[in-house]
Amino acid sequence: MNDLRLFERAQAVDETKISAKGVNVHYGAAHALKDVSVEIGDRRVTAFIGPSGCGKSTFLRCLNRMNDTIPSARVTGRIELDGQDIYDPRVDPVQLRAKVGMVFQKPNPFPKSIYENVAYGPRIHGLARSRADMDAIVEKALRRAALWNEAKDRLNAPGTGLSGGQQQRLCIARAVATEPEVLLMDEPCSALDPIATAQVEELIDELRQNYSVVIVTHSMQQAARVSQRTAFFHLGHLVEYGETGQIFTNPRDPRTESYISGRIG
Ligand SMILES: Nc1ncnc2c1ncn2[C@@H]1O[C@H](COP(=O)(O)OP(=O)(O)OP(=O)(O)O)[C@@H](O)[C@H]1O
Repeated sequence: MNDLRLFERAQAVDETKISAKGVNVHYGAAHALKDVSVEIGDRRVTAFIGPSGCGKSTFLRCLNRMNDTIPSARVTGRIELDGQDIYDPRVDPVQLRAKVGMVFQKPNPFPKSIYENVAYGPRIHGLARSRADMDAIVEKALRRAALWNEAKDRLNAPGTGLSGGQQQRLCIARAVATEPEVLLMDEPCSALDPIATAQVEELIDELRQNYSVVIVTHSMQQAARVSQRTAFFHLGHLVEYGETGQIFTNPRDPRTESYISGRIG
């Protein structure tokens, strides 16, 4: 690769994918997220950390308008994906969620076959013109989620019959099958054993070659292992955001320091 191409690639890595400005979330009268502004980079992993109830999941759900599904939630401020306001009334939340996919804490496969779990999204978004197209999409997604070898001989078996770690990888395959640009992961390893956790972490590292990944995690070790940027939340505020190494070794805010040294949380 010549110097110019390397330079272009370095620039691409630094691009902002999501930009949030002055985001507030209320649940009824409760003010859960307070004036959060952040720029999330493309092709990197961003970790959200902080004590229970500090607003990590609330903010994550703002990024693909999942809070729209909670009647008491009211979101204000501005969130842009590639410079486009995602809360613009002309934006279809279903289309948005195909671009900004989500993996939840508890693996939640549909009560359908492994194949159908992965094919569901591409089918509703009309991504396959033929059965052969769909077969190729399903295979590619299962390979990306590192599940193909374990699943290829049982594609018609129920997804719910897989082990917990396999189910979570199936949910990741389902999320990547629609070719999202951003993948939001809300504590994706909390129900997994250490081996399955290691597999999912390896996968996250691979996914960042193509996607912007945002992960909420309670494990500081996990944040340190998988992310390049870390955001620390406390009582609804985004207290500190920076390079993961800096946040863990040289935090600037005393609240971050207290949290990473185990004094709050
Ligand atoms: N659906 C909801 N309705 C009302 N209040 C909510 C709802 N979801 C979250 N909250 C409140 O908003 C605040 C932030 O919660 P959130 O789940 O975003 O925190 P979190 O940092 O992700 O916590 P945890 O680490 O425990 O998952 C909390 O006070 C919580 O009780």
